[in-house]
Amino acid sequence: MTPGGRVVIRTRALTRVFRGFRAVDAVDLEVREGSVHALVGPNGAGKTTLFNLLTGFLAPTSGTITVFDEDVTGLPPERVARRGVARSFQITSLFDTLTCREHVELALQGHSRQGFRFWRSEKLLGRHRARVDELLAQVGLMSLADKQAGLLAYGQKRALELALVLALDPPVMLLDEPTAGMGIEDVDRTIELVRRLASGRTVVFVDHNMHVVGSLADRVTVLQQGRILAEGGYDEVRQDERVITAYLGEAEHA
Ligand SMILES: Nc1ncnc2c1ncn2[C@@H]1O[C@H](COP(=O)(O)OP(=O)(O)OP(=O)(O)O)[C@@H](O)[C@H]1O
Repeated sequence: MTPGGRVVIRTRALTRVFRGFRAVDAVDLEVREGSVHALVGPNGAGKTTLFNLLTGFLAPTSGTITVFDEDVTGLPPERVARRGVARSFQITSLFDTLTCREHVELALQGHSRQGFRFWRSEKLLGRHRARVDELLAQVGLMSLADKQAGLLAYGQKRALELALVLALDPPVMLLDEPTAGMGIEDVDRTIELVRRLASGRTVVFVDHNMHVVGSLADRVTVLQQGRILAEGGYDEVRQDERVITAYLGEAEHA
């Protein structure tokens, strides 16, 4: 689908300064409804900082962020999430001794505002069962539903993270390096998975793997030194001289 929809996330002159250093510098970003939008750029370009700003994990030094035309600048993550923007959990937030099923139960309960007062009754746990099964099946973990997260392979843990963000059923899903550290098979499986999950949603993701970006993104924003260097379709930005130079520069310094 070529997204021509309304703007879901808009930033204006978004800036974050760390002790005088402008990690994100006057960024005007527009993410369109229904798009899969990649944020790329060399190391230190400001991708993670921008991602954290968009999800409320960091407050901007200046500039604004709107979600569906509502100002969310400076709101904490849970309030940004309530406006429909949810990010993927990190593996570090998985509990080794809880099973896949229990993780998804927790995410669903948190979302349905029962808070995390979990394990209150069997009845409560059972209530989400059908939805839990559906989510686990969606990410290919149904056969591992009762396995403890600590015993999962790396790619399976990343799939569980996706199930947790899906449990929130967010219209806008932000994925932080969904294929980081994966072998080629897991990468290809994750591409397929994200493609399916993106249907009917807007997805913003950060990834270093250009195969992933080229396979998934219908819009790419290239950052360099906190600023937008180029923006467009994958083929367009890939051939952009400034982008090539930025990446070559990185390779030379590697
Ligand atoms: N909390 C912080 N305090 C000080 N400087 C920071 C902080 N967070 C990020 N920076 C600096 O801001 C710049 C951008 O960092 P950021 O992590 O956003 O880049 P990135 O594009 O995500 O890089 P990478 O691809 O390596 O993850 C870097 O120079 C980094 O050192």
